[in-house]
Amino acid sequence: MTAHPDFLKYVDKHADKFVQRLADAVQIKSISGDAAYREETIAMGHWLEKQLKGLGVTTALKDLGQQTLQGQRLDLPPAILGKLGDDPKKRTVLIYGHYDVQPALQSDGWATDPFTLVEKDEKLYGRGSTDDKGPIMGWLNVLEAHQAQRLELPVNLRFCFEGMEETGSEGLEAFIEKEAAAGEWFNGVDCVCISDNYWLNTRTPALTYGLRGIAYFAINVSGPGQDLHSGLFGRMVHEPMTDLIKLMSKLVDHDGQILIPGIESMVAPPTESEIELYTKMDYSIADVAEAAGASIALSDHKETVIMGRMRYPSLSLHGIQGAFSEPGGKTVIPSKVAGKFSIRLVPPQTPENVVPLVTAYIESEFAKMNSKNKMNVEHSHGGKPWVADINHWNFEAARRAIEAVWNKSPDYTREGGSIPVTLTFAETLGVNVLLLPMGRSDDGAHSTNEKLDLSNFIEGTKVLGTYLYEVAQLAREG
Ligand SMILES: C[C@H](N)C(=O)N[C@@H](Cc1c[nH]cn1)C(=O)O
Ligand SMILES: [Zn+2]
Ligand SMILES: [Zn+2]
Repeated sequence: MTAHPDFLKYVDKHADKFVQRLADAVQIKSISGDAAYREETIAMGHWLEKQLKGLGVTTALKDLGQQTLQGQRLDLPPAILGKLGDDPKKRTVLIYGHYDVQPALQSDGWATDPFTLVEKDEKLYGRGSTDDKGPIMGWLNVLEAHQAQRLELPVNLRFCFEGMEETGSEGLEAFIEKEAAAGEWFNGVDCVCISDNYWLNTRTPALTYGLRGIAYFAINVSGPGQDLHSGLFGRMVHEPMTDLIKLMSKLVDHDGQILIPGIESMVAPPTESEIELYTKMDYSIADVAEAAGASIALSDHKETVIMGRMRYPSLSLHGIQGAFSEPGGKTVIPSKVAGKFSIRLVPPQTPENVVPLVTAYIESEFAKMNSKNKMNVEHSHGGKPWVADINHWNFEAARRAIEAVWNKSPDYTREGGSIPVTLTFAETLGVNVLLLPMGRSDDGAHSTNEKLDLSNFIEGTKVLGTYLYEVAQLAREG
């Protein structure tokens, strides 16, 4: 069943209005990882709930409890649940998205204010444009096109939007398990669709059937009672930063090999037929350069590079809290530093089997240093990897939708990023979960000048709507 032609026409005709809706969403600084923006993150949740209500969705704001962040006790942003349609003859699709974003400062290198959506050369620049406000607005656009023209939706819809995804989805897993057991909002869900990742390149739409998990860590090193003058104390005392840098340098090699014993060896080598899948992908080393903004791929071998993202674990060093990082030269010995890093996990790795290996290794390396500083390893958040069955009708519906809108077959990809709730939905509801990305590989999610191409927003909205029609059609086909 192709999408209703009036739905598709409405999307083209109202593109400007849809862009304005995205601009309104981007303007709200819903940075979940910064206590200073917690009120705005919660305000974003309320804004989104109001939008859904206006589009005929029955909604509820669900309290997820509290957290301690930057020394403050804070309310967690609410989960938003929604329900539209209860026709037993129709399939029920659950849509997930997150309304929080990563931090962004213009001084990080943005060409324009990150929280003002700017349209330039058919691209929409702004924090959250692709991750994940654009895709959420895409769903709202689908609802509006149907409501405004009194078109019947082909499926029942359920929504679950959260405001903590960028900092580990705190409180969400337990909440979903509780709601699923209560049998109200998630009752009768037949499949889940998540639009929160990206095409593999800038040309070919993708369908994603795997995600890496994540284990996030901080190595805390402290010693002096306060910051010290390096002229007065240099070479007299154990320096926390020196210990930390040494520890961090022992985690990963320059070629990406993880140096923590037992981590790499957990993963089975790829089979010949699996490597063939990567060979067939519409991907090249030039695509890495385009998305990364420089020719810095770890290898010239396409399969090696793509496997580095899709089927091997990776360890990235993110930053050092407490270190001097301003312009100019300050001759300080910082008294307390925290080195942040994370490991992206692939099956059979889980935070449960990886965290003890990481902790024991760092503790033993620190012991070898005979430092009088104090060190501890903190595991802040994590999520398991996920792989889905692409032969399911949920993937088939999305494939047909992509072919109808983009006139192209999708790439089937595994994503290097993490969306821990994916596995929670798959395991708790026992249904197939599909990742249907809207944006392209060069969107710069989490980075400066994040953007969503206008065509991805508008055609992407059509894909989301068409997918619902294809889900209905496949139900009829049995
Ligand atoms: C893929 C998704 N859009 C995303 O960016 N997820 C984040 C989740 C996360 C985990 N810890 C902090 N953020 C990611 O993969 O980094
Ligand atoms: Zn996201
Ligand atoms: Zn993100």
